[in-house]
Amino acid sequence: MAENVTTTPLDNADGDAVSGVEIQLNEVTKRYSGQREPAVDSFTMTVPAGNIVVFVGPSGCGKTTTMRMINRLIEPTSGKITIGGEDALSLDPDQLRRRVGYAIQQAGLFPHFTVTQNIAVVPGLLGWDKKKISDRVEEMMDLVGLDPSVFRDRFPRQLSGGQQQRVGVARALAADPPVLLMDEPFGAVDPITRGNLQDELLRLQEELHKTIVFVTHDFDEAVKLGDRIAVLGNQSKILQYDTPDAILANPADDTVAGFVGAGASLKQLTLLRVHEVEMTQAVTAKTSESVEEMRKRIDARGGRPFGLVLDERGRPLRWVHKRDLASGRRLSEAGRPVGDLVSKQSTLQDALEAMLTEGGGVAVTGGRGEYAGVLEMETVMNKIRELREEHGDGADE
Ligand SMILES: Nc1ncnc2c1ncn2[C@@H]1O[C@H](COP(=O)(O)OP(=O)(O)OP(=O)(O)O)[C@@H](O)[C@H]1O
Repeated sequence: MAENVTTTPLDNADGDAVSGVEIQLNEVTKRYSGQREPAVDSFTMTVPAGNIVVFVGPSGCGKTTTMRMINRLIEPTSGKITIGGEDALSLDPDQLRRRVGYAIQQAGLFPHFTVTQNIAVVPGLLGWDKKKISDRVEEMMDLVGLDPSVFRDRFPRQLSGGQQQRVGVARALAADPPVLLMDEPFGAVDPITRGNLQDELLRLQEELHKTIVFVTHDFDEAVKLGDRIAVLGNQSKILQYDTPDAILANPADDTVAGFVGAGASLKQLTLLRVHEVEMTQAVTAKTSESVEEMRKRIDARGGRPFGLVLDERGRPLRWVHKRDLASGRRLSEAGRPVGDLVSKQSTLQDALEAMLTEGGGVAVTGGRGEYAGVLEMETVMNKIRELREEHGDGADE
């Protein structure tokens, strides 16, 4: 077969697809010798092709053991694992290396190997020729944002933590495996670098569409990266396996709720936009109108004794209480200026923040800044409740 230097898939002989393949784990159990209880007990899960699935759970619950059984760094005691329909337990080590890349915390780089040598490890084991390996190494360094001319010959100790992690990801991707296992790959770097690495992984994934299993302790990281999140309990028991928004909206039980954390409702609010919920309409009047006119409208409505003064182009200017509407005043001076506004595109999280500064409902504007309605705190709360119920129905399927 002709040499295929940089294009993928590199494992043409087997006809692997460029993008990810489905992984199935069926009643997979791991019993470490000398342990009474299994570390992983009858774990069954399908990881959809091209998805990022994140395992979150407390220390020692079995995340790493479960993940490492996929590439057989740990041999399952019983059960079945398939990768793209093939039985992982009957693949030889070379075949597994081609199919499954592996990146770990603190990159796990070989300290006495240069960056090039580290990235070249799996291609080398697979017997690629020198030219193909060096081309691939350069390509991978570009992919993860490391300039080959600067970093090629450095040793891991000459790199920052973030750079080491990038090399770790490059190494995991070097043989273009359809599956990538990532065990707390960004666990050892500062929060800003971590955020950048997460963004880069998402960007890479848009291009590559691998099947990625990602282990973390950090629920926020799981929400950011996961197409699906598996919240695991002891012995890798699956407490919930769903999309981030479904888990946020409706944690399956108290343990999951504990993991989701106190900010769950707020996280949920970042997934929703103002235009997705109902607005109410305030009593309005323009600055050119009289206070009497405004008072009449407030009385006629018979609701809360508030109104919103709009400028001549219909943009929210001032909140007025009925008692601010003494005769002889002008509407442009009555009440207090509108503080925070939100647009229909704003997230409900933004809206809630605005409500907290406004001390109540927040005025919503359309594309040109014109008044569109008012979003009430009550509406936001109802929306969250509604979502929880919807997801509750879904979870029973
Ligand atoms: N080689 C081993 N021999 C015996 N027990 C082990 C071995 N490796 C792990 N265990 C035990 O199996 C359980 C699961 O460990 P595992 O490393 O999979 O958990 P984890 O969820 O990845 O933890 P962490 O988040 O702390 O890395 C733990 O109770 C651990 O002590």
